[in-house]
Amino acid sequence: MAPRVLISDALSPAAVALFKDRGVDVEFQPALGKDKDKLAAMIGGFDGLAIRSATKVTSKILDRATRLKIIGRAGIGLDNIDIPAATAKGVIVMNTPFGNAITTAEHALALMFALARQLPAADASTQAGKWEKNRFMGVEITGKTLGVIGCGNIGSIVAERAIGLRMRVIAFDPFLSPERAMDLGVEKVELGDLLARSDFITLHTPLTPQTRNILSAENLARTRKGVRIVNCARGGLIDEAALRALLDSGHVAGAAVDVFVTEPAFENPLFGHPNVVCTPHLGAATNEAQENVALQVAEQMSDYLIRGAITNAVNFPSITAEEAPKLKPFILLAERLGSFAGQLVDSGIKKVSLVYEGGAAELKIRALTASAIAGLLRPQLADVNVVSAPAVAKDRGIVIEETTREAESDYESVVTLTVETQERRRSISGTVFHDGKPRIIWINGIGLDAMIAPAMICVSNEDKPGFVGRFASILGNAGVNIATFALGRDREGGSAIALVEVDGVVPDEALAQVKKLPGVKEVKALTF
Ligand SMILES: NC(=O)C1=CN([C@@H]2O[C@H](COP(=O)(O)OP(=O)(O)OC[C@H]3O[C@@H](n4cnc5c(N)ncnc54)[C@H](O)[C@@H]3O)[C@@H](O)[C@H]2O)C=CC1
Ligand SMILES: O=C(O)CCC(=O)C(=O)O
Repeated sequence: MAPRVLISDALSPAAVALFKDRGVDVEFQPALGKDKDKLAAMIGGFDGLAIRSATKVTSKILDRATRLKIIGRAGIGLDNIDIPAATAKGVIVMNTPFGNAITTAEHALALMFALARQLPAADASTQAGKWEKNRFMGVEITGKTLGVIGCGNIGSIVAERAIGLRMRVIAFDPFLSPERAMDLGVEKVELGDLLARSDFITLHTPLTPQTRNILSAENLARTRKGVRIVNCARGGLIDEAALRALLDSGHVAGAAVDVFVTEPAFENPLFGHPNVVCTPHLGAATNEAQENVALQVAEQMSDYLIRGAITNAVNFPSITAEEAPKLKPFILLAERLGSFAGQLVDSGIKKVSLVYEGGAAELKIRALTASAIAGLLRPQLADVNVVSAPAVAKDRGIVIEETTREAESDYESVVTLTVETQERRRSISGTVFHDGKPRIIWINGIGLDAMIAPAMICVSNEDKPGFVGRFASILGNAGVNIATFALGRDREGGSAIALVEVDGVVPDEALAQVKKLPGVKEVKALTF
């Protein structure tokens, strides 16, 4: 059955055509995001949800999203999605980080010009027949200092354009490297320096606990008199009441705002001030940007739903369409190793180590580790999947360690998973042969060669004569057919492992009898 995607915001219709072209069933309801009850009632029927900013993907919506696998944001900011809740539910969240960056940077610059020359007020006055030449005395931007807070995709486009306009650009961004600042031609400064020196300030950070109210009353008071401020990023970055007070006092000469603490903004403390220019979250609103982000999100979501490729996900590593088929058998191997170990452990897991050797070390190991952890936790937590597993493990205090190294054995690729509980440590290694099927090659250091089958029994015992015959007759008497039998031991008379593929379910009573056989240390029925 074709995957089904719901578009609940006003995406460009280009997305609908692309989804259809890729073989995805699509339902286009551009106003649905504003009706959370209707969205909650519908979401259960879809594998994918494509949105802009009007749809709020809350944990309540996610609770109803029983088959949802992916949320695609046609745009950049993800603050309308409860990402931890989506991750906990195993839903991939992706955005389109570049599609609207130029357009948004252009809007920030347009707002800067609008402030410098009071364009909206001058337009209104002129069209009202007033011809107020003396009222609208502006400022030149050439030679002025522009302070960029957040110099990522959009901030750096603004910076480059502003340098082209002969402005001096200074930037505050803790993650901006000195080399990148040099390449851009901006001076990297601390926030206090930026506030004190800027004639214009423009904000381009996401809204995070660190950036919320970055222009607080206190920080606004540190700006130079006559500063003009542009916010085309997110409303919560500025204390709106404090900004209004400084506009009223004349300390701030102007503010241009595209984004507000509460949106849609039908009222706001900034409204009505003569030196304030507002737009209704139009930063990304050009035909070009909307076409870009709609096509990009539809492409990314279809790629995932049809081919398993992951791009621009914020809660899972990227996997290209070329990597996906190579990764697939190793994802299965990692999941099976995790599941194998998860069915053996019977107390709290403290630590999980994954060692990737040879060819496996060249793959996307974060994706493999996530699969292994999902397999490991699933015997205890049925709902866990590759997206949610690392977060679930972290919540439970499980330490996860990953190591990559060159091949140390005859196998081209080996994945080894070691699980530590309070009581003991178990390790299991596997590989993938050319047939693409996962195999187990070592258990606790004991070599064997076993395919992973739907029903198996794993026995660890002392290597003593007579075990195999007695074991086989218990299964025979219980009516259980043995399909394959793999044996391994560390040394003659030492520790041995039997990994047996059986047809059908092994009765508990038969397992109990095996456990009582002389020299048997542990016996477990496993299902995959
Ligand atoms: N008005 C609109 O329609 C649009 C608004 N946006 C907003 O613009 C924001 C920025 O977008 P991009 O440039 O693409 O994101 P980005 O992730 O490329 O850049 C954000 C920058 O902020 C920096 N940053 C993070 N924490 C910081 C802090 N505490 N102090 C200073 N800098 C910090 C980061 O290091 C990064 O360089 C988005 O998060 C979104 O909220 C994006 C598109 C359209
Ligand atoms: O979709 C929109 O119009 C808003 C864009 C935006 O804010 C973003 O991409 O972060």
